[in-house]
Amino acid sequence: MAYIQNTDACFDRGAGHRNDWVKTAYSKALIQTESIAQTLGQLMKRGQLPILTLPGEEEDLKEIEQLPLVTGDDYDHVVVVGIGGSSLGAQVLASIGPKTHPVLHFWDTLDYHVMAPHLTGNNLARTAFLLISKSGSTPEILAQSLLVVEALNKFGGKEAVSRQVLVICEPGSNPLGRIADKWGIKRLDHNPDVGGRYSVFSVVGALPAILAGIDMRMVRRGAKEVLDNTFRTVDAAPRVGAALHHALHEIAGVSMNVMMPYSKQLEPMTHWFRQLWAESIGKEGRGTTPLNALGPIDQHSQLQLWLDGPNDKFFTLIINNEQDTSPLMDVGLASNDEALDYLKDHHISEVVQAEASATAETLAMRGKFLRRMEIGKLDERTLGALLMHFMLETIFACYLLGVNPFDQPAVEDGKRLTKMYLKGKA
Ligand SMILES: O=P(O)(O)OC[C@H]1O[C@H](O)[C@H](O)[C@@H](O)[C@@H]1O
Repeated sequence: MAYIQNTDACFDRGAGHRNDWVKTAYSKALIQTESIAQTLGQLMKRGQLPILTLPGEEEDLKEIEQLPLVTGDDYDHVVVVGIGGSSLGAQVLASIGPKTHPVLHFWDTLDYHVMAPHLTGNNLARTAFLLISKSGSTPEILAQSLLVVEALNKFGGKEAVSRQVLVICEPGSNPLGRIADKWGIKRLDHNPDVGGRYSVFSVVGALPAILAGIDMRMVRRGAKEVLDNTFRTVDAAPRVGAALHHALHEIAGVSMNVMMPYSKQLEPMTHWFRQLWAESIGKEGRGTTPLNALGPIDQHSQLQLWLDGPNDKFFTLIINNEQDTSPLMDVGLASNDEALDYLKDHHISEVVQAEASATAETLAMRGKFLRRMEIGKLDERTLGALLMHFMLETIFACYLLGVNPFDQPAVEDGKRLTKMYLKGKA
């Protein structure tokens, strides 16, 4: 497996803690994951869960790889216009992409000062735009798409619009699709059965990732290893994680789910996971709140509360054990100051790893609920494995709680009101 999960600290929290309660509740939840796995397996067999069959496919990748945007060298910049599930997964994959040309930009903001540099000036001729919206009706994306079409039309007419823009949305009629049809923009289909926040392995994540130089086959391979293992083994990591989280929520008052990688490259994953978890589990008055953090930065920000505040959190520390290529630290540069001796002859990654282990131990010593996820190398296979892990863990956790992991009914009200405000009818 591309990562190792260690949950020992949740079960052995020292004298004075109700370790046996945790163990009993956890074992019960873990047994329940068996019937959930069976249900998911049946849905997969009936082709009703493409998010879980995608990792085993390849044909769609071949099509993506043949797109002129991928094969050509026409652009210095590619702007990915999408929000939520139509952007966050791609950002996770692109974060480890080795390619620096074309430069990828993610417009998951409506701040005009972020967008303006791409819409005006000399860059426009060498900038492609990838407009992504599953529904094709998200107000933010439609507003941005209109700006893109306007800028390109001014610069090179319909020909520039159809050449420099690509749309990903559901097939059939929807507002973004209609813009594409009107301007002769190529449309790629977003599978209607793949929910946005679960779409990272589909074209939505794959196209930007391939532009960033990511090997999507390896991403899917890592994902498939986790997937297959989860259906084969009761104590597979995603099932253990979901059962443990559920048990802690039920009997130990855990109400927050903290993800803290010790790797800047994994920071986008905390944002991706925040949406995945929040929209999947927060329903009908139930759910736990995702909290994203980054090590070691948040040791100097949130750690005090975590150690000394309420014991209401489940911590996931993701530790990258890879050694970087930084030079060994030369403490002689600081006039042989003894206070720096502990840094002597270490790489910078060793400092980070030491801090991660120290945080894990400090949390455990205080009786906090903590798991460690250790990776040996942050590459495509590992990233695919982690993404699949957290997708499955989320799905299992939702079923354990009795909520539907795949819908998000409550947010629709806000979208409806936004449109009414803009029409002046609210
Ligand atoms: O891809 P789109 O249809 O534009 O949706 C983008 C986002 O919109 C909403 O906020 C949904 O709650 C999200 O789940 C979704 O990812």
